[in-house]
Amino acid sequence: MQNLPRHAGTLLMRIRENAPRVHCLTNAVVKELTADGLTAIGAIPSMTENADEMPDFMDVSKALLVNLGTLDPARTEAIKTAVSLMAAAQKPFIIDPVKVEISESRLALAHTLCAQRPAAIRGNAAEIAALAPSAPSAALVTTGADDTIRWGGKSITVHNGDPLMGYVTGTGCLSGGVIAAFLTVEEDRMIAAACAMLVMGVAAEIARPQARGPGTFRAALLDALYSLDTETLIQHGRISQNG
Ligand SMILES: Nc1ncnc2c1ncn2[C@@H]1O[C@H](COP(=O)(O)OP(=O)(O)O)[C@@H](O)[C@H]1O
Ligand SMILES: Cc1ncsc1CCOP(=O)(O)O
Ligand SMILES: [Mg+2]
Repeated sequence: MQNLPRHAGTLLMRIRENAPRVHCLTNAVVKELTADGLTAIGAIPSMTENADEMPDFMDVSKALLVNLGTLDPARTEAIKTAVSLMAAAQKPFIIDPVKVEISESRLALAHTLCAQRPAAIRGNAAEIAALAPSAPSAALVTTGADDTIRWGGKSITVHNGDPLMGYVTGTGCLSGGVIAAFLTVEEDRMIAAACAMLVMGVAAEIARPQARGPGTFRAALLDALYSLDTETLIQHGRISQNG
């Protein structure tokens, strides 16, 4: 795409206008940051993990985030129900396969979920490597110092971000939620994921000068997500593309 930062700004405005509901089945450590970050960009998060409530909540959700950290039997049940409902309704869901390279049961669940065709998978290099072969149609988002989105033989790398993100638990997990929100306003899953990562990375750079360390950075990141605009994305965005 010619002008990805400008497009990211347009999509961010669309999220603020539409206020899409994004359901998050995520790990216990990052629930608050994920809900706060989604709210800051203008989406409406819901977080219940009661499998019985999934039909009602999936009905009103435009996208679903599934994060496999701190997995327990109740959330596993909710995840299976929610993913089946979203797949049947042809609504997007994203998987964050936290530590699947360590846990055999998580890997098995992730493989089952991949068969239902997630729009995207977000993880670090080891997590993505473990799942890439079983999700051929998903946009693969590998985060780290740079974030690379791969899909259909093409790739986009977002160079924005700040090392302080690595000192706040859940910035990677939040990026999965932000991708889910962008999937509600952009049909091209690769562009949606790249714009979401650009928003996260530029927000981190705007937050950095306001922060004295991880604690104040966390608050400043939420402030930056809330106030980010197209001009700032154009000014700060650094991306490269292949294919
Ligand atoms: N050194 C860095 N420089 C810039 N951004 C970083 C750096 N390390 C991590 N990030 C960003 O922090 C977020 C968390 O990424 P990462 O640490 O890869 O996730 P996880 O917590 O799942 O392992 C990502 O959005 C990534 O872009
Ligand atoms: C996101 C995150 N970062 C450190 S622990 C944690 C939650 C993941 O939980 P688990 O250790 O069960 O994978
Ligand atoms: Mg980065």
